[in-house]
Amino acid sequence: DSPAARYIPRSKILDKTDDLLPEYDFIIIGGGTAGLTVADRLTEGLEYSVLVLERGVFQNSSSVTTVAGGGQGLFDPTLTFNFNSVPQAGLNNRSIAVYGGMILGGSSGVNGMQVLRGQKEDYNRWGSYFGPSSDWSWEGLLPYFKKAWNFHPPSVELANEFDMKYDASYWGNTSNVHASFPTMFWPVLKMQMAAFQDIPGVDYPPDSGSGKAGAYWHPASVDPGTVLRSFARSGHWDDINLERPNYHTLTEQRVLKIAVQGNRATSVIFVSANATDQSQAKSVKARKEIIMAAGSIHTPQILQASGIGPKKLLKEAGVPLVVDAPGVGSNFQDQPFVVAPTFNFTTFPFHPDFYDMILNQTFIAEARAQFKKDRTGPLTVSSGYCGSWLPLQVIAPESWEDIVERYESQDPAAYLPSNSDKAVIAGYRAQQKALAKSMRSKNSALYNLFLRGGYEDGSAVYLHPTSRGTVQINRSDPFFSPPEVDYRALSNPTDLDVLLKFTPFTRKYFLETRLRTLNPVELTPGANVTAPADIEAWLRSVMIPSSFHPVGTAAMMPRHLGGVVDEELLVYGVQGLRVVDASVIPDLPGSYTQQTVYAIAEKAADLIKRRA
Ligand SMILES: Cc1cc2nc3c(=O)[nH]c(=O)nc-3n(C[C@H](O)[C@H](O)[C@H](O)COP(=O)(O)OP(=O)(O)OC[C@H]3O[C@@H](n4cnc5c(N)ncnc54)[C@H](O)[C@@H]3O)c2cc1C
Repeated sequence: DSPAARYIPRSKILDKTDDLLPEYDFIIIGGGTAGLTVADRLTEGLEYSVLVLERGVFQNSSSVTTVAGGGQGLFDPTLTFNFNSVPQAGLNNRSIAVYGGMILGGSSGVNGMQVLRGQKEDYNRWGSYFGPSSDWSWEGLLPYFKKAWNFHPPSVELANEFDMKYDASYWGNTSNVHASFPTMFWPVLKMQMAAFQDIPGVDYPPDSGSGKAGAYWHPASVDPGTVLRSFARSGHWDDINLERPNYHTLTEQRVLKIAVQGNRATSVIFVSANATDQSQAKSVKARKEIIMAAGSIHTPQILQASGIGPKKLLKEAGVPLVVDAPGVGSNFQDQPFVVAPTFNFTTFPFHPDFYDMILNQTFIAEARAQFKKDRTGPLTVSSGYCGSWLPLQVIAPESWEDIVERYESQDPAAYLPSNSDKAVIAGYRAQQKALAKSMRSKNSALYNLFLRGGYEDGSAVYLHPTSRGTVQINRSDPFFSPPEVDYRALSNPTDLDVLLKFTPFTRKYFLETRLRTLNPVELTPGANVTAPADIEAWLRSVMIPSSFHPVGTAAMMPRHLGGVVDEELLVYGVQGLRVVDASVIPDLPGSYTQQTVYAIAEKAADLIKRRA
């Protein structure tokens, strides 16, 4: 029943909007991590016609593909969006850069390439919001983690040299998105990883994908054959598109809104990416479904601009109401970083190290020559491969119970925005209960120290913040202005309770383990900063409330809990509209987000096909 599949011209990217068909079975808004994964799976059988509309460009430059150092596209404004958050009251009124990928491939094309999975409890917690029979669980997602990634173990020599544990049974080997290891590591990492043994309660799980907290090595999203970034475009779009006449991609187009007729999402309205008004707006129809995959910052913007969002906000912005969906743009979370001290090892016999790749011109020249010769050596190393992901019990052995009790006894409305809808408050109450349980667990990581392998080190990330922010359309310009992003950083006092423990714990790791033989000297905030009030003042002046892992703005939760999508990721109150991207994640996993987003997209593709 899809005649389009027979006569779509064989083209990779449509050059002009005139080449569009009037209708497609599925239209995917955003050709990013999730969007391209779903598009690949929906087009592989050739029975459905699919259009991907992407705001960014198609680009295959070295800033996208280069592995060395990880994430070189980070500084390339042609590949990313970048605007300021609203000033953060909890952070001395600093505005924070809101930042993400805006190219074909989305954030997977600019990210730091670290491939990490959350703990079992994270995924079970998501299902718990729907009840015990939900298949959103560790067991339910494991097949999709396997489907999403093609795992290449480290070489035997590297694994032996660095005492790396891994277990390939947690991984798959069919995906075109690759997870692999470099051909060398910085030598100091062996001692840094072993030093966690000197801290009571730190486990070394069998694999980074085993769903357990602890200290471990993990792969990066790199194709070991080419030693280039492996991402949604290379894995789910390059090459395949030529063979699939049912698959159209249109880049450099900004989607403004979705048109809803009756209660069915029928078409997508878009303009050229450089347009500043709607005079040239075009429309394309979806026969079966529209799939939102514009990421956690822009999916809520497009939904709200389409009239699907909080009633009061839409009224203030002059957008006609289609569905009162108070959860759209609420429940916004990201993982704060710059939250613990950094150190300099003043005795450092381990060369080469991470900083040789930045400071030592002779070493850099040799590394380049080696890479040119056989694609091995330091240039195969991306941003990070190891560290610890630790529970509150390990971070705060004396006080974790008090912290959790204080959190649990909070009035759930007390630290949400003052005008929060009762469903959003009820949803937070459910999260508060579930998160408190995870905070008590030895297998749920709140603290992450990722190791770079240099004479200076100490990059901590707070994995489960309890504060909740908002993403809202600009009331005077819903379509063309960036949305108003408010992290509401440190608005919930539990975050400070937890973060105040990060500093003493990080000091313990550097100063009271075998690492002390390297004579570490604290760089920031400085050894004299010890009183909680001083640590707090330091955190407020330096903390960044984002590690570029935004989630939660179109949460998968029951509707009475402020959810925006159901367990099939279908938007409540509208037919034919789904969200498949990081915005559906109800609360953050105890890891970074890309691996989870790919798994969600793989699962979503099956859910969509089952209904189509
Ligand atoms: C700099 C950076 C570093 C990161 N490092 C890591 C890491 O090392 N490890 C890890 O696990 N995770 C990392 N992440 C996070 C991870 O990459 C993301 O969680 C994940 O890629 C998000 O996928 P997504 O599909 O939700 O959104 P995206 O992949 O961002 O896709 C959204 C797409 O929608 C497009 N779009 C937006 N608005 C519109 C519109 N109006 N019309 C049309 N298209 C639109 C965007 O251009 C984009 O291509 C990082 C992210 C960034 C930005």
